[in-house]
Amino acid sequence: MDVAADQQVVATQGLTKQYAGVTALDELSLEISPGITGVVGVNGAGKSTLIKILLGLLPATSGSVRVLGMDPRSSARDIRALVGYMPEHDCLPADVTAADFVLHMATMSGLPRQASRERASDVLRHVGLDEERHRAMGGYSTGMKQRAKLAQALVHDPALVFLDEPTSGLDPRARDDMLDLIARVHTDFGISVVVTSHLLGELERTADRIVVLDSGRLLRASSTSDLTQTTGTVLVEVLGPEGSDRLLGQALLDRGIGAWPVGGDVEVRVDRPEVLDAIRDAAVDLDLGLVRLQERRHTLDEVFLPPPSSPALETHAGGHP
Ligand SMILES: Nc1ncnc2c1ncn2[C@@H]1O[C@H](COP(=O)(O)OP(=O)(O)OP(=O)(O)O)[C@@H](O)[C@H]1O
Repeated sequence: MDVAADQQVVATQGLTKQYAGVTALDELSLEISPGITGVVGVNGAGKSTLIKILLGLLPATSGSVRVLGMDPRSSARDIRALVGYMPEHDCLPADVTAADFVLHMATMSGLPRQASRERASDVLRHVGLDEERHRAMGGYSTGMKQRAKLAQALVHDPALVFLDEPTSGLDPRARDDMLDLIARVHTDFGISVVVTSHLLGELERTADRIVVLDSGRLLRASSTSDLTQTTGTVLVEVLGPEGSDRLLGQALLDRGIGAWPVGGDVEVRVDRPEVLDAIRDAAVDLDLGLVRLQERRHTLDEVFLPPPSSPALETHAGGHP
């Protein structure tokens, strides 16, 4: 099924999920269009919880959800017929071959036997599992396991797939291969993709749009091209003891990243996608909460007046624009 270009594949309104003592999603309102959307956020940001609610595997505490226009509370079966899911954790039976497993998943989805065989064979070829498809999956490398998990998510020809951390545990080469594969899921099969990652910069090459979650809240949602404007800067607000902004700024300067203080926040030059990961890593290293990460736009004053100097953090790293 093709999704109309103007139909949202996912829409949530005020979505909240509370586990005992933990608010995993906090009034999350979000719209995801057809195409490839990256949902990024540090571990614990709420990505897996969001996917499980969208699939109807977990009930929300409050708020509303639509997937392909349907409500998972009343239409979980219909949604699962049209949606594929690649879980984060290893869930493959060790003593079964990928060929048998993917064929089984195709048959379970209701496809006739012959169509199941053809479709299983197509998707296994698509994910690059060739001869290995006839070996038991217990002996697979992490990369092969991820490919088998991806194949089973695609085998019933869904309109939309949720891929939860598909690059988890992969080395850089295998990660790039997986990201290329994910791009082709959309271009070759026309399937919309919602893919999560805990690395903010990782999906920049693959996703049309990026949604950033932080502590279950929406930090930002924008097209990838807006997010990665090479001359841009971001304003970072952190939560921590007095002077945390300066500590973060100094930590970024130490990593060769331009950073300077702006009224209690830190402004950071984003001249490469990895900078977003470095900000997150520096905040984690310093045990600071990341409250806000916002693209900085120049005010008219800044355009017409030279910026004020900030001696403490203006250094060799070329801090200020
Ligand atoms: N079953 C559960 N019971 C209690 N707390 C949970 C449960 N599942 C998740 N959480 C908590 O909810 C928050 C969000 O978890 P979630 O797994 O959705 O995040 P995530 O962004 O997918 O991170 P990760 O990639 O590490 O799974 C975390 O604080 C997590 O500890």
